[in-house]
Formats: sequence, C-alpha cells, structure tokens
Amino acid sequence: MIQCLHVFKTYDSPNPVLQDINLEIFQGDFVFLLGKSGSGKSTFLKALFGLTPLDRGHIFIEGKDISQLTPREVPYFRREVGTVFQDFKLLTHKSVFKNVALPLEIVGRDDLFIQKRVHTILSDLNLDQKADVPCGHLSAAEQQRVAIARAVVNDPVIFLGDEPTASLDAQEVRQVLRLLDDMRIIGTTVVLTTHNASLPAMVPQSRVVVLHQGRLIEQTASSPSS
Ligand SMILES: Nc1ncnc2c1ncn2[C@@H]1O[C@H](COP(=O)(O)OP(=O)(O)OP(=O)(O)O)[C@@H](O)[C@H]1O
Repeated sequence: MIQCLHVFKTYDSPNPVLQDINLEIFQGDFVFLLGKSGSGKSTFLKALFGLTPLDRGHIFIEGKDISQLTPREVPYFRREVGTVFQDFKLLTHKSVFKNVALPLEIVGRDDLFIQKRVHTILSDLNLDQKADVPCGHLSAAEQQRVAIARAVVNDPVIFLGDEPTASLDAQEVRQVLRLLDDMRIIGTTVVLTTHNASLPAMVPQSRVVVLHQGRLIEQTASSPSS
C-alpha cells in the first residue's frame, strides 16, 4: 500500500530532517508514528501525501511513485486519502455539517446519502448537537473532531493524521481511535503521528514506528491479522 525507499529530506539546515527512511505499510495497517518534537514526524506525514518534495528516495502508494503523479492524477490521489494536518483548514464561516459534507459534494454524492452519512459520522464523534454551528465558534477539541469527521466521511483508502488527538480528552481520544480502528477493519490504512507513547496500547492491532532525529529507529511488525 505505502512503500518508502531511502527517503531523505533536508530543509535549511545541513542536517537532514528525514534520513534514509525505509518503511512498508500494508493495507489495513494501523501505524502510530512516534517521536519527540522535531524528530520529523510531520515532515514524513506530509511527504506521504506528496506535500513535501524529497531530496532523494521514493514513496510509492499502491505501486505509484507519488512524485511522478501527473497534474491530472493528483486530485484523484488526494481524494483517496483523508488527512488531518495541524492546521485543520476548516471553513470557519460554514457550519459543521457543511464542512463535513464537502468531500461528499465534491465527488457528486446525492443529498440523501450526504445527510445520512454526515449525521452518522457526527454522531460517532459526539458532534451531532453542533451540526449547525459555524466551525469558527467551536473549541479547539471540537474543531479537531470536525477535521477528523471530514477526513473519514468519504471512506478513504488511507487516513493520515498529524497529532489528530492532541487537543482531545481521554474519552474523546478513545472515541476517535475506535472510529479509526473500525475503518481499519474494513480496509483503510491508518497512519497517525503522536508524542503520546500510551496511545498504541489503546489499539491492540497497531504497529509502532519510532522516528529519532529523522531516522527510523524502531518498528513493530505488521500483525498477521491486520
Ligand atoms: N517548512 C520548513 N522549513 C524549514 N524547517 C522545517 C520546516 N518544517 C519543519 N522544519 C524543521 O524540521 C524539523 C522536523 O520538524 P517536524 O515538524 O517534521 O517534526 P515533528 O516531529 O513533527 O515535530 P512536532 O512533534 O513538534 O510537530 C524541525 O527541526 C523543524 O524546525
């Protein structure tokens, strides 16, 4: 599903932020990317979405080198991937419902489907009472949950989340991990970054990959049942 080969990335400083990363992630894997602040987690996640040009190396998604996608292929690739980056990019003047419905409108789903699907996801994330509230009026934790709802509403093939549970309380974290694990069971590949080393224990089938100063220093194998 995702194959990284000899990935290197440098910004302004001479020290690479990603150094020779080699990693395979399989369909239905739930991967926690752990590491201290500045270890390169966000850079790596953005690279998986094609937002960070690499100095060297390749990232293949479903066999395609994402640096070689044509301008026509890029939007199709991105529609298959649900993302939550640290800037949620919500439309702050639009309601919660409108924000979450947007990916479904883009792919031309009918109104009845959109109504049902969006309300299901909002209720899974305890946001149903907020459906008509403009996103700009929500707390940080609510905005984070709206960003997650928008990323998963379209049943993405891959979910990439950069600290997607950082603002949430313990119960909300469990709720989000349960939702993502349910998606994993039906085939979505989930990759999350986190500082919080206690999260992987909450998802028994998960894999852990640890980045330290841009190097991949540790990983657990993919579980046979995942
Ligand atoms: N656009 C950029 N331009 C220059 N340097 C950058 C850029 N983005 C990240 N960096 C630097 O690259 C290093 C790794 O940053 P990155 O955000 O990938 O780490 P991280 O592990 O996600 O950190 P955090 O957990 O704090 O979000 C840091 O030293 C950061 O300052």
